[in-house]
Amino acid sequence: MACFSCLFSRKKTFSAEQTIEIDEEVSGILNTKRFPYKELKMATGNFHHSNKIGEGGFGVVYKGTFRDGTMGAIKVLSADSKQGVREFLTEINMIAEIEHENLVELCGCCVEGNHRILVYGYLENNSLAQTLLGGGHSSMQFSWDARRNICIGVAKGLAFLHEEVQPHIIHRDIKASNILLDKNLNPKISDFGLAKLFPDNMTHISTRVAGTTGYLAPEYAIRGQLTRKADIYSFGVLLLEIVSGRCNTNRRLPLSEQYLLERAWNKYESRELVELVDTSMGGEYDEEEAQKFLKIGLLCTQDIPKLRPSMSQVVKMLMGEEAVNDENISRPGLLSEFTALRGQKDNSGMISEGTGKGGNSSSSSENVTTSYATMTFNSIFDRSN
Ligand SMILES: Nc1ncnc2c1ncn2[C@@H]1O[C@H](COP(=O)(O)OP(=O)(O)OP(=O)(O)O)[C@@H](O)[C@H]1O
Repeated sequence: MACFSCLFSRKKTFSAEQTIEIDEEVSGILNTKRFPYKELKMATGNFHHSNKIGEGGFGVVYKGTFRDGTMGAIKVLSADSKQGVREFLTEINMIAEIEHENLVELCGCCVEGNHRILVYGYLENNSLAQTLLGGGHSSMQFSWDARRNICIGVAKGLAFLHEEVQPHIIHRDIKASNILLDKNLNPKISDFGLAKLFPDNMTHISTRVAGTTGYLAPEYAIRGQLTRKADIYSFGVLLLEIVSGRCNTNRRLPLSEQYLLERAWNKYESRELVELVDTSMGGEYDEEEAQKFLKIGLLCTQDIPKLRPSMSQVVKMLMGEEAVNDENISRPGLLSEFTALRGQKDNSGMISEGTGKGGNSSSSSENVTTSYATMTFNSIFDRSN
């Protein structure tokens, strides 16, 4: 993998001569469609605010309509992502090769001068965060069948990234706003592979991760251990959200109900899990299956990473092809419990935890580790005050 700290220092504007050079470089490397900047400008009405459909950690997203009538989601990457052309294209090539029905399709990109823009297939029904969890702002209704389909689809997409793509991809940011829905409510995971377009030590990413703490596996947030099991934890939280129809954290609820995972664990222990199922379905759901999905969510969020199932196992359990061992679910990892350790934070902003101090520890079975999540520590706990 390229040395990002070197690459990201290469921010500059390009002369006409350099642009021609870049053009040649681009056509030599790129295996996906290349959009001229002019075309994207036209498709979005000069990036008009009325076409803005969202803004995330990577930049602003516009809806674009091309001359042939097709639509695209046009993601203008923020200044932080302006790495060198060759490196950028290497990553884009990798993302472009990944195709799966439950992953958002990358249609192409634009690399001209300082512009770094990605063009994705447009998804009509927005994200799960805005629809299912939108707090009543959306009029969309999600039946049990639709929810089952969404859970299984997301699980298949993630299993594909984890187990079939070589080298394996850890998404790092599985959450409701990264699950987009097409016109038939089929789910597609977005933003996979994008974390690699940004350097690991950038505050941008820290802020972004800190903003989604409810999905963060404790070992990732506290010790920076990023393995596939961290994604599986996030998926577990998402699963609970889909079945219960509520966000993982809701501070408007009474204290005992604010944290979904904590509540799910308590309900599991008192054998009242069914109380968590979204009442907006009016009782029209398969009670046994809904409880099974909640239990799978709890299996995925167990505190000890190695106890969490793999994503392919999760797919099988959701589809009823593998039994769910629901008698042996252990306690979930709850980030809130680490606040007790707050006083033991060292100068690097990390928790001292015996010999596990430092952000670069790696797991023996999973070989991907990063340190940036450790830097979210301050933000996480400052926010939780
Ligand atoms: N392919 C797409 N089709 C339709 N809408 C999209 C598409 N991609 C993104 N959007 C919209 O743009 C919004 C912002 O997307 P983006 O992935 O940049 O940020 P996010 O997921 O909200 O936050 P973060 O970057 O922190 O993950 C999404 O919530 C969605 O509403």
